[in-house]
Amino acid sequence: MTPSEFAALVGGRLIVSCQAWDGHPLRDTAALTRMALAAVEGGAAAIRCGGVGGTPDIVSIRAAVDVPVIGLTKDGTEGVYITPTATAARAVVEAGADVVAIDATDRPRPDGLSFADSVRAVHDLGRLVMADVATLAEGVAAAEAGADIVATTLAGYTPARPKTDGPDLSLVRDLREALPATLLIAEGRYHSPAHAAAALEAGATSVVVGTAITDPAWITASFAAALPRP
Ligand SMILES: CC(=O)N[C@H](C=O)[C@@H](O)[C@H](O)[C@H](O)COP(=O)(O)O
Repeated sequence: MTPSEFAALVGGRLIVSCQAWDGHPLRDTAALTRMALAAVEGGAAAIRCGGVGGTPDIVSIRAAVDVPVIGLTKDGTEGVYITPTATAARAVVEAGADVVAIDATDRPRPDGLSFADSVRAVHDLGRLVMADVATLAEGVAAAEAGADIVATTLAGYTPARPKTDGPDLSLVRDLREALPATLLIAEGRYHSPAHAAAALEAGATSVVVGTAITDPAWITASFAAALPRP
């Protein structure tokens, strides 16, 4: 798939992230695959998956859905943990992802290689790279390093930028201004349909929603919190 073919499929549309942390009741490949099928039925233009469960989720979801799959693996929760090495990036491709999501922050990587090395590893295998960044500078650097897609996934999750209450729309606006022709995906704390629409208004090509759609524990807690205890 070329970047423009991917853009044609997801442009102006919703991407759903189907992941669950270790210990979460839904941390189960079969459960997350059903979640992905339900998301596609609801109109998801692509699925982002892999995460803590790693490549088995990607294999299973790739076989079940007929939309592009953005794959990743997660190794821990500190520092660079989203597809942190070139080896992990190759494994995500082998699992069947069309696009590999990779941490593109400026922090040191566990394999001592650069983000550009991971980009090369994925491009050599004929797939696209989605650069998960936290700042404007990282987004610009990721595009220069060859990323096909820049995403705001890590905004607020590194010391570089405060964690906004809802989505970090100002980073979307700044990235769009700096990178007018780049595929730009808004991701991170988009918790309502209005947030998703605001992402596109801010200049995003597409928007990823995870927790607010695929985490029933989080959804239940938000309802429960609204009720006064006797
Ligand atoms: C920071 C980090 O590790 N983000 C992860 C990236 O894959 C996922 O845990 C998020 O759920 C995903 O980005 C979607 O975001 P939200 O769940 O806020 O809609």
